Amino acid sequence: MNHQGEHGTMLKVTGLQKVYHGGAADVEAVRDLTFDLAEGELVCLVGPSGCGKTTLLKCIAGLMPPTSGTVELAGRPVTAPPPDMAVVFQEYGRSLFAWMTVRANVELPLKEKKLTRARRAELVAESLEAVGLTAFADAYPWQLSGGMQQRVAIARAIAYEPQVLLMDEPFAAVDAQTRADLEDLIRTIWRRMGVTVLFVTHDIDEAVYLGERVLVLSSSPTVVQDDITVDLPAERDQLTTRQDERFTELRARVYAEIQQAKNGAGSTPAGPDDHAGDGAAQASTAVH
Ligand SMILES: Nc1ncnc2c1ncn2[C@@H]1O[C@H](COP(=O)(O)OP(=O)(O)OP(=O)(O)O)[C@@H](O)[C@H]1O
Repeated sequence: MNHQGEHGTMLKVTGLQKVYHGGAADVEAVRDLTFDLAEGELVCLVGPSGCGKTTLLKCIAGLMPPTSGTVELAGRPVTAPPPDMAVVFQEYGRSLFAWMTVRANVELPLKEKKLTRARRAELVAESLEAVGLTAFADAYPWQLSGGMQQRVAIARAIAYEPQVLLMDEPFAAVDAQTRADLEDLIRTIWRRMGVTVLFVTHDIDEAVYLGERVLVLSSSPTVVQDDITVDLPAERDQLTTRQDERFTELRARVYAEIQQAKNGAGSTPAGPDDHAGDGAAQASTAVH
């Protein structure tokens, strides 16, 4: 975390719009997104299905140019994949090379960096230790469970020592118990490394449990509908945090915002406390 933009801003998205051309009609996936992530923040992004979360992440990661607006990383405009950013995708099965050991998979991106072999080995060992996979360094991905494979993908991202870690629904394909373990792993790594994290999820509980802030996106064409500070203690655990009254309030508020977004109220951002305590949140907390 050597560089930072003005006022400690790590990631700055300004007026981002994305229109897809080429089909029968143009699709305005993202209309006007503006938000900042401070250095070292962990921010979750939720929104209705198809609201443009993946489109936004691709623009942030420099994989696709926005139609208008800008993305800045530590004060520098992003126009191509920045070397200081790592992305963890949902589909761990496709992101690891089956014919390479766990160690080789984690080491691969480090070969682009000018590091000594000894430093590379050190980073690989540290990150495998952080995700609890030291004993599996010489195994192949296909010998591991889905949750373990996703931990390899996380180890690969953190070994790279990124300034910003983007995660696109990384736990959507693992079982509930593994998911809870991986959520705790992300918070532990985040607190230990001080990395800036933008975590996309369709799961409202996960967003509130993990985040220091939750950004709620409207339906497409997308704007930021709400920006909610998660004022829960930094020490979180799956039992007590989820039973905390404040957790329930925040979850209800995010749920109500998403419902409003799905009902097409997206382009008129809601007031800050309009929906706290909405009992509808008890029904379901996944966004579909
Ligand atoms: N290459 C493309 N060409 C045309 N339209 C696209 C393209 N990619 C995405 N879209 C449209 O843009 C909108 C946003 O898609 P995107 O995949 O970014 O949403 P999402 O929030 O990630 O979806 P989900 O929650 O289902 O994963 C959708 O209406 C989608 O159909």
